[in-house]
Amino acid sequence: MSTIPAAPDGVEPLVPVQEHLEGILSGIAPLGRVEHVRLADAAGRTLATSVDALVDLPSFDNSAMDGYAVRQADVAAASTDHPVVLTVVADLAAGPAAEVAIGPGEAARIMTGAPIPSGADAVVPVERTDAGTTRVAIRQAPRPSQHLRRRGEDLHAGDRVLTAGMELGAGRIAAAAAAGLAELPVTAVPQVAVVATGSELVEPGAPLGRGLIHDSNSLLLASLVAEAGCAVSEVLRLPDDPRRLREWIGGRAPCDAIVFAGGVSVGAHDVVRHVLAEFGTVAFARVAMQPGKPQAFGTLPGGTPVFGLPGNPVSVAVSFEAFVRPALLTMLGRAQVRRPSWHVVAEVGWCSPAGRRQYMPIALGSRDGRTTARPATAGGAGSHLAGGLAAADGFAIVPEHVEVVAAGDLVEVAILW
Ligand SMILES: Nc1nc2c(c(=O)[nH]1)N[C@H]1C(S)=C(S)[C@@H](COP(=O)(O)OP(=O)(O)OC[C@H]3O[C@@H](n4cnc5c(N)ncnc54)[C@H](O)[C@@H]3O)O[C@H]1N2
Ligand code: MOO
Repeated sequence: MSTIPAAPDGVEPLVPVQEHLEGILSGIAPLGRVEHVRLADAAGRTLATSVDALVDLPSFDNSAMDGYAVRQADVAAASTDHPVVLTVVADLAAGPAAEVAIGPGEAARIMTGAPIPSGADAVVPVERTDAGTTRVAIRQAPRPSQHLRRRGEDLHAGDRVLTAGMELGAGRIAAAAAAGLAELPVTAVPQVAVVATGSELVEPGAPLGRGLIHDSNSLLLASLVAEAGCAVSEVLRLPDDPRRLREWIGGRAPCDAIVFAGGVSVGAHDVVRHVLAEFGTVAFARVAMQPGKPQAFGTLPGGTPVFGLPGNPVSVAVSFEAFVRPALLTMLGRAQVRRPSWHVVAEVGWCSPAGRRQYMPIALGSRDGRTTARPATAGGAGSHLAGGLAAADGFAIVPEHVEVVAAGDLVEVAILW
């Protein structure tokens, strides 16, 4: 991470978001441990090494329709007015099946997924027949190979099914099962400790005395860590007391990363800043973004990466998205650490600070068949508006050089929730 030189007036210059992220990622390595899990336990995990199909898919020629397997040449002249009548010599359902063959003038009744009998080269759907069981009238001439699903047309044994670094979702796990795999090599799950700091914090649901607030950041961060495919090793609330913070750091349980929320700004009681600074291995930056300007990142003795995020709840959500999530996905070994974004139409206009990348919580909508975005709260980008997160589907990301988003402009949005 680049160290931030003091500006002449004593205030450090702003670091571009990308530079701050690159500094973090240069200090983060994949955990590298590999586990093997059964497919049923693979959801949400990250594939450690690429895997190939063990069988052809489909593994045998089979029917795509309920109907009759026929020899196409036998019924090439069939029509509604001049049906061709064939003898039904077999009744084939999907499932274990003996070898069956049909000869000239013969058909087999066949269900979807059943193996095609040898000699057959097309399937006529039952709707195009009289549905006979001993003899069948075929009322439509099939195209050659009509409704046949050929062995290996989806995948051949040895073809790559999944590539290293993929997040394993429903479709990928299903593809692995279809390709003959029973388990997958996955990366170890990073264990992440979450620490919310602030003497004003009380348990959600606890009575509020003057000056006290319900701690929402712990839950926000714990949920975000889990959504990023990591495990929460510990969730803690600490008061603005340097001694308590030092004690926790000194005696903490082992983990792969620590995320602090609060106490990183310039206030007299911003203890995270003061205590982390004592190690000399944590850098403090003012990042060119709104919200999320004050940021801390570095390592604790032993090498554990530590993030200090600004305490305002929207700042926590934005900072996690911009910096912590990419770092955790790197630890997980993900090939893709950047969330996909889309451009949608701004439903209303709003302002953005000059020279800072704005992350505006937005609610999606639709107008004239197009997806739209508008600020999720009346207070706009206010970083303290935790209640507004409930209305947010994600963030609009407004570039540093843009100061006004006008209604009708296309804005980049990342959908998070
Ligand atoms: N003189 C300056 N003051 C501030 C600056 C600055 O540049 N100069 N930056 C402002 C910005 S921007 C931010 S963001 C905050 C960040 O401050 P901290 O990281 O030290 O955060 P706190 O002061 O601890 O808390 C900020 C705010 O968030 C509330 N909070 C904290 N923790 C939680 C929690 N777990 N759940 C819900 N809400 C929480 C806290 O009560 C404060 O209202 O500094 C500005 N000040
Ligand atoms: O930078 Mo603070 O995170 O604007 O609210």
